[in-house]
Amino acid sequence: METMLDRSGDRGGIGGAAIPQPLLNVCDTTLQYKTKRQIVTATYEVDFQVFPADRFVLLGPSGCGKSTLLKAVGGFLSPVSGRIEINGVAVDRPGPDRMMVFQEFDQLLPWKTVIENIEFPMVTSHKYTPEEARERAETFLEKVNLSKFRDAYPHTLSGGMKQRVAIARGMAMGPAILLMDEPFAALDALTRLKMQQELLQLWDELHFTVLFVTHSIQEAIILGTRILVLSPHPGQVRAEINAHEYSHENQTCDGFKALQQRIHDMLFAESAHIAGIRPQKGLAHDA
Ligand SMILES: Nc1ncnc2c1ncn2[C@@H]1O[C@H](COP(=O)(O)OP(=O)(O)OP(=O)(O)O)[C@@H](O)[C@H]1O
Repeated sequence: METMLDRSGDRGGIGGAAIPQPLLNVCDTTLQYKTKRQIVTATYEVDFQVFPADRFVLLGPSGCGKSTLLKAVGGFLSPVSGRIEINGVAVDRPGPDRMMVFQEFDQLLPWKTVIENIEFPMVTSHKYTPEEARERAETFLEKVNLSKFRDAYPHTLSGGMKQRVAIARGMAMGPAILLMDEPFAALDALTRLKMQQELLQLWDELHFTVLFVTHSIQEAIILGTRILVLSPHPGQVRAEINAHEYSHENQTCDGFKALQQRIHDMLFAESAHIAGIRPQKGLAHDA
């Protein structure tokens, strides 16, 4: 196991400064699946904190437990040890304070229009009145530039547009944290780039908190303010890295490339250690 732990993204506590309260506290969390045949340990004693307005990225090879961590934060899976808290309160079930956006395009209800899809969770959760829900749905539809498609049905939209509706639906709920599980992985390169830009633009406007899963090093650096690098299965924290200063605009600069290489080496050194010298499958070094 790697011994160096880069926590360069850690906050506060230096020189006696107060450490702010994390919005999300994942504390020594071990997550397992128990099947009839075996117990699969997905993550082992994973520890990280997400603060308000962080764009926090979970990065690691296929099978290291990124989606499982997101599910646990979403309240769909309980830790076998450790704890997960939102604003100091233990997570023990799903709730409207944590909205998920998945990779699958077909996460929208096909029998509802775009505007109805966005309204649906606001109304069914009783967090907003129908009038408030309609108003918020219109506002967020505007933000993702889809007002013209408010009465369209999902099957008439492109993949990127469906994804934007899903993001608008998540954001409109006013969650404490948006959970995004490789939301752009299935998109073509150009749409993916546009979606990344749109997410960053939205963030500039609203400063929401997002926990984002990816296995693309480049995407992690562009989208993340902080990146948690996980080791291969079972996922353990390999490093936590600050990526505040990087974006699409400076991805050709030396600092960006050096960070990309550093993360790459970190992950590939681990996989080489485990599987000879073959690169780890499922990890994109998309230079
Ligand atoms: N429902 C399940 N039952 C049993 N094992 C599971 C289940 N879901 C995931 N696993 C196992 O848990 C481990 C972590 O899976 P997870 O999907 O969280 O990884 P991941 O890092 O998100 O992978 P990917 O990048 O491929 O989506 C893997 O070994 C996987 O096989």
